[in-house]
Amino acid sequence: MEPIIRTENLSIQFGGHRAVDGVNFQMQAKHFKSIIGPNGAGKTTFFNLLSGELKPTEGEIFLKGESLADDSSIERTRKGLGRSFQITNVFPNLTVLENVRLAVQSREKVRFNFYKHYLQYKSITNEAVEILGQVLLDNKVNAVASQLSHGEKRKLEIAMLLALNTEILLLDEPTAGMSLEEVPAILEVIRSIKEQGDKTILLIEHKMDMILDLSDSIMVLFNGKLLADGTPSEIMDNETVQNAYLGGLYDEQLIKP
Ligand SMILES: Nc1ncnc2c1ncn2[C@@H]1O[C@H](COP(=O)(O)OP(=O)(O)OP(=O)(O)O)[C@@H](O)[C@H]1O
Repeated sequence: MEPIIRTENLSIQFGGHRAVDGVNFQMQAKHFKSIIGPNGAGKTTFFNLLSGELKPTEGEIFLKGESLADDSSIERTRKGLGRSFQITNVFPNLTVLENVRLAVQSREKVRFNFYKHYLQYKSITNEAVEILGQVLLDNKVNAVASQLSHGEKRKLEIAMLLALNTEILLLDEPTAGMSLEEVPAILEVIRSIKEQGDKTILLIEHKMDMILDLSDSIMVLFNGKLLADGTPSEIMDNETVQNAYLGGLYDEQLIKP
């Protein structure tokens, strides 16, 4: 079966440093893959290449067999490759609901016109409310975005990504900067998206327990290179991965030996 997304020799060079170096990767539709690797391994740069924020020095990305070389970030989103909004894309003075409604609206390209689009406007609101339920923000619908806790802001980012309704979701460290108490809620949100079964999800995370809980497969980046790609147990048992990365994690006590 044709992978939904694949890369061929994907590389980018910053000065003398190859941050992503000849990566050949592929994913089948509806698969859940996590990307791990030490700080500076190239994970976020790899996402930036997939989403179109960076152009590769070499190599290509194919979505359903079609090269994305000439497509901007917006075009890639339109074609089904969605990346979680950073909080900078959120309007801080609008409510949570208004932010998600705008994201749904941007997908639908509907401009609000009270008479003509009343029914459409209502259905957009209903969809936004439903998405907020899915990310466990239904109790914050009318809160102003800037007043949310860090964890709630990350949920809002996921809600805005879901509003775009892309087939592929790129989630870049959704638990970054969260307190330990906030992590289980995000895990639950991501698990519920996975369990709905219609999305292909690529997740960058450092929290190994979360990765092992969610992933169908794990790929390991190290110095920009794809070191390994396999099932969670294959990756955990992989000696090269142990030496290059997991050993360091044990030291940091991020996972239990
Ligand atoms: N725009 C840029 N210009 C120059 N160097 C860059 C740029 N973006 C990333 N790099 C370098 O590329 C390397 C990979 O960075 P990247 O942020 O992708 O790593 P990462 O695996 O996501 O790390 P972390 O886990 O800390 O987020 C780093 O050495 C970084 O300094």
